[in-house]
Amino acid sequence: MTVVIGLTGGIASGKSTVSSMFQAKNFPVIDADLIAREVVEPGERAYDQVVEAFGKEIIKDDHKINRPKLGSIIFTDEDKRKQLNAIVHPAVRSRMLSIRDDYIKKGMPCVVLDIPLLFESNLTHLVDKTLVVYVDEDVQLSRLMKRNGYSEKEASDRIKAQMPLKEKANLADIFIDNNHSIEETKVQLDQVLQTWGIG
Ligand SMILES: CC(C)(COP(=O)(O)OP(=O)(O)OC[C@H]1O[C@@H](n2cnc3c(N)ncnc32)[C@H](O)[C@@H]1O)[C@@H](O)C(=O)NCCC(=O)NCCS
Ligand SMILES: Nc1ncnc2c1ncn2[C@@H]1O[C@H](COP(=O)(O)OP(=O)(O)OP(=O)(O)O)[C@@H](O)[C@H]1O
Repeated sequence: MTVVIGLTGGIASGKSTVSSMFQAKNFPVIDADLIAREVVEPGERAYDQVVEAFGKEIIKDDHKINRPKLGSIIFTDEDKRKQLNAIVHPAVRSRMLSIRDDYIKKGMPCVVLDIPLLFESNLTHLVDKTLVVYVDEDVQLSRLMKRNGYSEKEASDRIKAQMPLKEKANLADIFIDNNHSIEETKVQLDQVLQTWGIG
């Protein structure tokens, strides 16, 4: 029986850091952000729909989507963000489910769906357990600014586009406190997997 874990958190809260710990244990991780990049590559149906909705100004000379430009549009305008989500999310969901089901057919003990918007998009029915990677907002803001080189406003706009992390931690089956060292986070993950009887 495969246990499907929904891994989520906030932007820069440490999901990729924790998902690499799952991969180090040979548990496959299906990354929604990565798939969201794939489905808007030139030639994909969602690419055509995004270009139709947002116009040629969001396309680079190589015909790929200008991600920072589209980000600057949708992270400051909720209606435009909803318009983009309505195009991209169904394509992401269907590709994630097909990959998930392949792993289940192979009898994997555990598969992880890394979905930043797990709660915002009401996707908890796709998983058996939910795990949130939690950090305090000031830690989240500083790590995001440091990692991406965003201004405080750019980082804050992106954090505000998601459900507050405290709310997600309350909704989750379990949360990991990632405010401290990566080693401490790893110890917590080992404890979570032991609690769930996995690995
Ligand atoms: C607007 C886009 C092109 C900006 O690309 P860029 O490379 O600059 O940012 P990236 O994709 O790495 O996202 C940055 C962070 O914002 C989060 N995020 C992305 N889209 C959204 C959204 N619609 N709502 C809330 N958070 C989002 C991501 O989870 C990530 O934590 C891109 O974020 C996008 O296509 N978003 C729509 C698809 C989506 O919702 N993806 C999130 C999970 S499925
Ligand atoms: N415990 C930690 N201590 C210090 N830095 C950390 C810790 N965990 C993560 N980081 C750093 O914080 C940044 C965000 O972490 P990570 O990329 O794992 O978050 P994420 O949730 O996957 O982000 P996104 O949603 O944007 O993909 C990275 O630069 C990462 O190296």
